[in-house]
Amino acid sequence: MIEKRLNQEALKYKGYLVKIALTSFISGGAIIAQAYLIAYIINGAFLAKKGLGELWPFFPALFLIVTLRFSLGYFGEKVGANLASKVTGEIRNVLLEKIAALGTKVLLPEKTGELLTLILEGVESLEVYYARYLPQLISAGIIPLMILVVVLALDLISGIIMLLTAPLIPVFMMLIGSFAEKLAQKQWSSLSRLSGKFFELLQGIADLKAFGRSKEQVNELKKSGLMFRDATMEVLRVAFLSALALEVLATISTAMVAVEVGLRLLYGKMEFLQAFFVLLLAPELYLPLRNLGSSFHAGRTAIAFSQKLWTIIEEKESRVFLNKRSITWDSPPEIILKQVSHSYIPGKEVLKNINLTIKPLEKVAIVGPSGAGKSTLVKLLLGLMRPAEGEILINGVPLWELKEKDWYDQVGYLHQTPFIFPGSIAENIALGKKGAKGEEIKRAASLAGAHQFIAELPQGYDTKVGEGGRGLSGGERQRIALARVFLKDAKIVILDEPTAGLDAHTEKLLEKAFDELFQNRTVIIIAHRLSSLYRADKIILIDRGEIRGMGRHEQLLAENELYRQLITAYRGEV
Ligand SMILES: Nc1ncnc2c1ncn2[C@@H]1O[C@H](COP(=O)(O)OP(=O)(O)OP(=O)(O)O)[C@@H](O)[C@H]1O
Repeated sequence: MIEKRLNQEALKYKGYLVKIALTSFISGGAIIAQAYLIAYIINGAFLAKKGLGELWPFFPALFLIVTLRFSLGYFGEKVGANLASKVTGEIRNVLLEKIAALGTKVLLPEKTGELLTLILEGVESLEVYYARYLPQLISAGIIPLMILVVVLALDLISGIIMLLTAPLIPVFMMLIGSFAEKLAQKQWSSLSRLSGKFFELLQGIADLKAFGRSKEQVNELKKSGLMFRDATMEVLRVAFLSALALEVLATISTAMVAVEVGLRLLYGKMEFLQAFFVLLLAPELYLPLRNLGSSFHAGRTAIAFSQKLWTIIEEKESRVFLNKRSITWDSPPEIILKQVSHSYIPGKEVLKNINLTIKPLEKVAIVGPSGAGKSTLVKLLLGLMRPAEGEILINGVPLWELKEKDWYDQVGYLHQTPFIFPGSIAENIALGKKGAKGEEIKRAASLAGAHQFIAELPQGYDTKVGEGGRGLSGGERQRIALARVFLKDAKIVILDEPTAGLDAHTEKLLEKAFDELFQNRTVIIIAHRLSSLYRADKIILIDRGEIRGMGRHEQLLAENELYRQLITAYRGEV
């Protein structure tokens, strides 16, 4: 089943497969011609007593054929390697696109380390399948058949022996196939467990150390390493044993032909030329089958390793956007949420019947206790997921009918733990706008209150930062991410305010930046600060997935007990 799927991928590159088949066909011809020429020269020189003058034209012909044969071998390998890099490149792209489309759905059940192993090792193992296993499978289907036809035509007895013994090799491979695949699957699961554990250890090293648990984790890692070693040894053992068995099978089969031909030659029942020709062809018949046997395990491993790959590639994605309508706005659109409900787990609603209108340029603050559903609401508004029920209308058009790109061109988003990728600070800010120039980047950084600290760094905007913003403080990361939002200059800005960890000075800088950001845009903000609540045109109070109050700060303060409690808590914190 998986094998069929793997071959379907290769069929997309029929040109390469045809080249491999043609190469095998010409190789088959060259093998037969080479065997015949050798047999003819030897027979001529020793039995037919032909002189050098008569035989010499056959030597350059033999040389040409041997050269052709080796060139074809090289060419075949090159075509196989090209096919492998094309198919695996395509599979890698499809997989990455799928993971991007599935988003959290795939990342939640899969641990990141395991996913990485799948993308790197899983796809890598397919290289062997396409570069070696598949070409050898094609050769093994063509060359032995060509030789068999020639031998059958020339000498029926030898032909019948070959016809009976040659299929033993593929039959043997098929017999151990499923067993080898099971072992390879075991090896794969222990490898992904090992890399998953390794990744977790790296990610959580600070916490593990602080809680004195790093040793335990290292021991766990060692255990996983040993399990992987054992699984690999088991695979290798079967691979070596079966390769040996195949060699023995091929040798015995060749010997059977040799003995039978030898006896007939001895009793004068066969011509030397014919006998020697058949004898030279016998090992050539088994050679492609033996080659297939040696790459057979690599092929089975690839099949086992790629199983998980296909489950991800074939997983149904629930795309949020239908990409039906192309829309541009000169001014921010009106956003309406109509009876929106959402649940992550069936039966457990985290948002219930939300009705809400956000007018163009309105500043809307969302507040509520922890776990109320604020982030869920923001994710729905962003179009990261589709609500289980209800509709989100953008200027009257359902959000999911829009083209995904059009929507994200209009929306700026800043959350609590923005992604900072390894690269320069300038590159990180430029994520907000394709092809942004130095001056624009600086202006955005100034608006975000980040210019000063960046300018003070030894390499300024060219300073390299590590993965996840290593080398930057929490406040600095926030301001770099905010600079991205300024650079994008989107009509709608969605913010999840940073909750903690910022000193008074950074807070002030961010406050000023937010003041600037609030101009001329629709702003939706998960507010954790009183100042954001004071500024909001409309505050939406959410508790346990329901709207429990809506209005300006003073109004809610006067009317709403839950809001008063929240504000008291905020004041305590501030
Ligand atoms: N991916 C998920 N799968 C299952 N349940 C989830 C998921 N994300 C959130 N929840 C649950 O949904 C509810 C609302 O979560 P949400 O993150 O929207 O709350 P919040 O108001 O933003 O909380 P906080 O202020 O603490 O960030 C919570 O009970 C949470 O446990």
